[in-house]
Amino acid sequence: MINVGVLGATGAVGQRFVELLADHPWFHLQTLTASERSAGKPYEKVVNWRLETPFPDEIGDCIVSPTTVEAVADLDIVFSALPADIARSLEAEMADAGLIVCSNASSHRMDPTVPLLIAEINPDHTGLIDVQHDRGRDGCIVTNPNCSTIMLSCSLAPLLPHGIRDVKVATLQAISGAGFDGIPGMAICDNVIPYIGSEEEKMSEEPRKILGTFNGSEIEPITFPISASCNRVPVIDGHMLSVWVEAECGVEEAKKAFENWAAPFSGLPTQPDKTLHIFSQPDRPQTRLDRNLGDGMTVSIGRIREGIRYTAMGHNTIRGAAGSSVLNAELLKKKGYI
Ligand SMILES: NC(=O)C1=CN([C@@H]2O[C@H](COP(=O)(O)OP(=O)(O)OC[C@H]3O[C@@H](n4cnc5c(N)ncnc54)[C@H](OP(=O)(O)O)[C@@H]3O)[C@@H](O)[C@H]2O)C=CC1
Ligand SMILES: N[C@@H](CC(=O)OP(=O)(O)O)C(=O)O
Repeated sequence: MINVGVLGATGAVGQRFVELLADHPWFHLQTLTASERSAGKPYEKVVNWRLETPFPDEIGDCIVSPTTVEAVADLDIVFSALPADIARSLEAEMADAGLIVCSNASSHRMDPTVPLLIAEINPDHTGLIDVQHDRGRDGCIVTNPNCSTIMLSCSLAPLLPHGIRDVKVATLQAISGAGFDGIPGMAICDNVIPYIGSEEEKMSEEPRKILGTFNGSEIEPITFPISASCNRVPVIDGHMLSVWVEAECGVEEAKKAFENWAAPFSGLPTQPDKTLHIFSQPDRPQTRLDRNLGDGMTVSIGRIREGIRYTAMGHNTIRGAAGSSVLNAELLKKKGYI
């Protein structure tokens, strides 16, 4: 077994990590960390478990550690669900100390030596880990993209060979995306908030790297423009996107491209049978009905029509965060980095 820990284990993403790792076939969940407020106490006493799956009792009496390099020094992998400002220096120190850091925080995403990885979309970008090693780092940092960016990039991948010229996207994002203390009920009930700080910038920039080409030493980014408009809506989980793509193909060719696309590998424990599920019904995907497809790891696509226009939707704390990060770690194991 590979010994792993979760940094920020009490939060919205941290709890998803605990859920996914409590009974993982390859990874043994050994250490949970959080802030000084929680450190030194049993996990079950400090976590406000908000997931629908039952609390994993076997981890309940694990004493929460402070989030320090020393607390995780004996692990192989740490999964980070830390706030970005805390993650920046801590994740770098942990990677320098020899750990594999699979992070959800935005701090290192655009570092040219750090893979911005979606396992099924750009698995060859793991080659950047060798670049980190060549520069003297014993471990490595591998980051997840922003949650809305993951849904967008998965949906654009099948259209890439068809000459994408321009992308516009409008999002309807769940409350859980802002973390447990992110948005008060009084602000979001019966409301839509047409602003999510820095989200539109991340959606424009991150796909350039994800969908770019690894040339052996760096990523050559894609060049088409992506314009995003992001909204917070009163659903608990699931980010929906309306996407407009200008490409060199017509709508029928686009439909075939979506339907025929398949992940470049199969069989990893957290990998869904289908990375993309294509709906033909005119009123799908729907957030509540479809966010748990593939145990929350499938990105649903529907309403593919002239324009080219389509709807994409996925679970923001599973495919958009913890689940993708665990799958990334499984890919690293498959590729021999662990
Ligand atoms: N929610 C989502 O859908 C997504 C989130 N992300 C990213 O994942 C990260 C976590 O987000 P989320 O789970 O939503 O956030 P939450 O606010 O729900 O959780 C934050 C976690 O970090 C811990 N923490 C807070 N301050 C410190 C500190 N000073 N030192 C150590 N630990 C600390 C908290 O511990 P304590 O309980 O003790 O305060 C808690 O465990 C963020 O970087 C976010 O941007 C990425 C993609 C999607
Ligand atoms: N901002 C996203 C979630 C998130 O935390 O993204 P990032 O890790 O890029 O800051 C949302 O609110 O839905």
